[in-house]
Amino acid sequence: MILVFGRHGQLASALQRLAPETTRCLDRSAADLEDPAACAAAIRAARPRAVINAAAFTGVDAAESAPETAHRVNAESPAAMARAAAELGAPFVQVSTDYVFDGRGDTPWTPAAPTGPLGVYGASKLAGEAGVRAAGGVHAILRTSWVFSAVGQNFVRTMLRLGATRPEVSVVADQIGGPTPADDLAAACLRVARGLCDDPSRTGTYHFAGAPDTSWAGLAREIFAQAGMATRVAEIPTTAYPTPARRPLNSRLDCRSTNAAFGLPRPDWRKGLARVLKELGEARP
Ligand SMILES: NC(=O)C1=CN([C@@H]2O[C@H](COP(=O)(O)OP(=O)(O)OC[C@H]3O[C@@H](n4cnc5c(N)ncnc54)[C@H](OP(=O)(O)O)[C@@H]3O)[C@@H](O)[C@H]2O)C=CC1
Ligand SMILES: Cc1cn([C@H]2C[C@H](O)[C@@H](COP(=O)(O)OP(=O)(O)O[C@H]3O[C@@H](C)C(=O)[C@@H](O)[C@H]3O)O2)c(=O)[nH]c1=O
Repeated sequence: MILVFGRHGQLASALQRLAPETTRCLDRSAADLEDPAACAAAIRAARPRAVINAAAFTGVDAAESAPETAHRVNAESPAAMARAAAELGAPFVQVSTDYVFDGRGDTPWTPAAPTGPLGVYGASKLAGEAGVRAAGGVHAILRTSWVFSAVGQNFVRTMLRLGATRPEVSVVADQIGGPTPADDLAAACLRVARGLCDDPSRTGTYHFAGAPDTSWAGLAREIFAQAGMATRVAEIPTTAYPTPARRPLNSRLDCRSTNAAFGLPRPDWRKGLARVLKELGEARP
């Protein structure tokens, strides 16, 4: 059995849907990531074959005014969980983010590239990565970006909501990255977890993001096109859309080592978007 932290989020829901018989998802009432000791105890009690941490404090702007909670959830608990998994010899998959990078330049970030988070969320996720590595067990840190699905909070659902009531939406065009369908990410997490069970020497840091890279404005345009909506997208610079947390301009992730190690090519996010719109009943007939 693969133990999954998270139950109702985008990734956890997709894992549950993809592998209902081999995964056991823990919701907040079963394991609260504000309580690192309780999370470690949940692993010791379950004695899983592998662990995937799909739970996190993902409110990028909210984290700016809740740094302690973000740190406990995104750093302390993953570290405690990774130590418990290491004691059992169970591989641990920690999902991380493009927001660990500072966004300079336009070269895709390799897993070994220097980090430099711009906000509390990114810093807390980076501390979580360090805690997982320090636990010393078999693990993968899988960084992804711009995750979307038919459930939960994400940019696709936000655009569909805004586009339904406005003729035009203003969207930043100078932040570039790879939108990632949650179902493709779930499949990747499972493959990585099983791959680590087969060959623990694959322990390390990896990137997995949808292709091709685009801007948030480019993603918005494709959402409206595929949904058959007439909503226009006005391209704006990041400076014209102030938010509590700064976000990286360059979120491009170099995913080649993930394909080499686990046979996981970058998925086409436009196909994932079509699946999500179909599920939401928004697809063009
Ligand atoms: N969303 C994105 O665009 C990206 C996400 N990631 C990373 O991917 C992973 C999955 O993200 P995603 O599925 O999108 O996230 P969601 O925001 O959809 O879900 C987050 C999950 O974490 C759970 N959670 C939050 N706080 C706690 C807590 N204190 N105790 C227990 N559970 C908690 C939530 O539970 P509940 O349902 O009860 O609220 C929810 O199931 C995370 O590690 C995230 O950092 C990386 C890059 C991009
Ligand atoms: C709603 C909206 C957002 N934007 C901008 C703001 C921001 O720069 C960008 C993305 O907006 P959001 O706040 O929806 O996305 P955000 O919460 O920043 O998404 C991030 O979530 C975390 C969890 C991650 O790990 C990242 O990979 C990334 O997916 O789009 C517009 O320009 N116009 C709009 O109408």
